[in-house]
Amino acid sequence: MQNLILASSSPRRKELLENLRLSFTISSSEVDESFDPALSPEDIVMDLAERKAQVIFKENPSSFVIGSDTIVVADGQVLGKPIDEKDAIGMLKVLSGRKHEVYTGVSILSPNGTARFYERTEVWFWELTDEEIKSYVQSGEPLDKAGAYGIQQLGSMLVKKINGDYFAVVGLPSARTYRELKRLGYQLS
Ligand SMILES: Cc1cn([C@H]2C[C@H](O)[C@@H](COP(=O)(O)OP(=O)(O)OP(=O)(O)O)O2)c(=O)[nH]c1=O
Repeated sequence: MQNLILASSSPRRKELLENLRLSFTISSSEVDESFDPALSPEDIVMDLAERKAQVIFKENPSSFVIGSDTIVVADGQVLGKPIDEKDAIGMLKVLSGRKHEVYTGVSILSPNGTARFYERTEVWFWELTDEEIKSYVQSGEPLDKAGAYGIQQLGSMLVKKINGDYFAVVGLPSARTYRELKRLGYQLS
């Protein structure tokens, strides 16, 4: 019996994997999420996704383990999760009225080999007033999310259009993940 483990504490990633009707368990551990800002965005998300998957794979070498990481990049500036409300306000001001990119890296480790890939999605925000930013931050939604917004919830009101994989913005490029699991020989029901 093949075992699938999602190496993540993100409720969004859990939901996206559940959509694929796969049975899996969740096991996440504290991974140091600091990164070298000189790295390219794709290297940052791939490196972090790999670190998250490695920790769990080391303990479960006969399982298929999925690690993932998401960052927002605006004009070369990397935005992770805000540290507090003030930081969230600053990030949303940067994103207001312009385009940014969301990078999500995925690392799948398994006894049959590995799959590593990332998705880059372009997102355009409406111009936001200070009042709109303040009230959105007060909703509490931005604090555990890269770039200080969640496209799938109240943050949907900030978004004008996107180009690329919507699900990668939410935290996991699910279709590609499904395909890579299949390629690695994971038995999909
Ligand atoms: C841009 C964006 C990010 N996010 C979330 C996805 C991720 O959960 C989070 C980015 O932080 P991550 O560090 O990628 O993930 P995490 O800390 O939540 O979970 P783990 O490391 O245990 O896997 O931001 C949204 O939910 N919606 C969005 O629109």
